Amino acid sequence: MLRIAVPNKGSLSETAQQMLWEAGYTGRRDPRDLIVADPRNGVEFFYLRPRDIATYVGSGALDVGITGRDLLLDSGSDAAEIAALGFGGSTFRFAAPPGTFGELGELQGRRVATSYPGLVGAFLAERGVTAELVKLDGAVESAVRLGVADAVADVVSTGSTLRKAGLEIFGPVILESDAVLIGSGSRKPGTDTLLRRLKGVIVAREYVLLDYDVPAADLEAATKAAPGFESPTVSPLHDPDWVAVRVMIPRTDMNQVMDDLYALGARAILVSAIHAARL
Ligand SMILES: Nc1ncnc2c1ncn2[C@@H]1O[C@H](COP(=O)(O)OP(=O)(O)OP(=O)(O)O)[C@@H](O)[C@H]1O
Ligand SMILES: O=P(O)(O)OC[C@H]1O[C@H](OP(=O)(O)OP(=O)(O)O)[C@H](O)[C@@H]1O
Ligand SMILES: [Mg+2]
Repeated sequence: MLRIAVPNKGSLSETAQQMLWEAGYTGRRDPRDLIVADPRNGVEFFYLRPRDIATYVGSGALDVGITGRDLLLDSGSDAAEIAALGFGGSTFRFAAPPGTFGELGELQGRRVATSYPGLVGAFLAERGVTAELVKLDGAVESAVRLGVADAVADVVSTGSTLRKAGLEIFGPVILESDAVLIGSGSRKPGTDTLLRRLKGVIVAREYVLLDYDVPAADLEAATKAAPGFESPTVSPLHDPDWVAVRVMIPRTDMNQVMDDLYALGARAILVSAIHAARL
C-alpha cells in the first residue's frame, strides 16, 4: 500500500481532499479520522498537519505527501518536490511599515518575525544578511506593532492581512509557493499512478473541450486561434466544404477563443467540461 500524507486542516486541506476524491480515491468521512485505508486503490491516507508532512515523508515513515512548497523548504527535511498540484498558490514576502526598509541588506542586524525560520534563514544567509529571526506560530503581522520585530516575513495571498496591519511589502520575492506532491528516496510503486491521476484532475479543472465547425478553407487560421493541447482532431462533415474540429483549450481562454473563432467564420462552437483525463 502506498502511504500518503494529506493536510488535515488549514488552507490546503479542503482542495487536497477534493482532488483526491475527484481522482477516484476514498477519503475520510469524518474530519476526526486520522488514518483511512483505501484498499481498492492500494493506498492508505494519513491526515496530518501540513507543516509536519515533509518531516514524515523525509524520514521515510510515509511514502508521499501533499503540502506547500514553502513548508517543504522550511522543514529542511530530505523530502523533495515531485510535482506542483495547481492550487494553494501564495507568495512569501518581507513586509514592514511603509518607508522603513528599501533593500534586503537593510535587514542586517534587525529583527524579523516569521513562522518559517528555516526558509527565511536560508534565504538571508544565501544573500549574506544576518538578522535576528523571531519565531512565531501565526498572526506574525502584529509583531511589528507590538514591538517584538522590525519586519515580518510571511505568506501573502490577497495582501489584505498586510494592509490591515499597516505593512507594506519590500525586498525580493522569497518564494512562489504552490501545493506540491512530495516524496523521498526512490519512487515507491504506486506513486506514478497517483501522480497521473492527480494530473488528470488538474487537466479536467484547467481545460475544456472545444468543438466547432469551420469552412475547410479557414481551418489553418482557426487552428492558429485555438492550437489545442497537442494537435486538433479534424473530422469530415457531410458538406465537403466544412470540417469539424475538436481541441482542448485552457478554461480561462474559452470566451476569447470562441469570439475569435466566430469572427473567423466558425459556427456551432460548443464547449464542454472534461470530467477526467490521462494525458
Ligand atoms: N491565504 C493563505 N494563508 C495561509 N496559507 C496559505 C494561503 N494560501 C495558500 N497557503 C498555503 O497553505 C500552506 C499553509 O497551510 P497551513 O495549514 O499550515 O496554514 P494555514 O492555512 O495558515 O492554517 P492555520 O494557520 O490555521 O494553521 C502554505 O503552503 C501556504 O503557502
Ligand atoms: O494575503 P492574505 O489573503 O491576507 O492571506 C495571508 C494571511 O493568511 C494567513 O494567515 P492565517 O489566516 O492562516 O492566520 P495565521 O497567521 O494565524 O496562520 C497567512 O499567514 C497570512 O497572514
Ligand atoms: Mg496560518
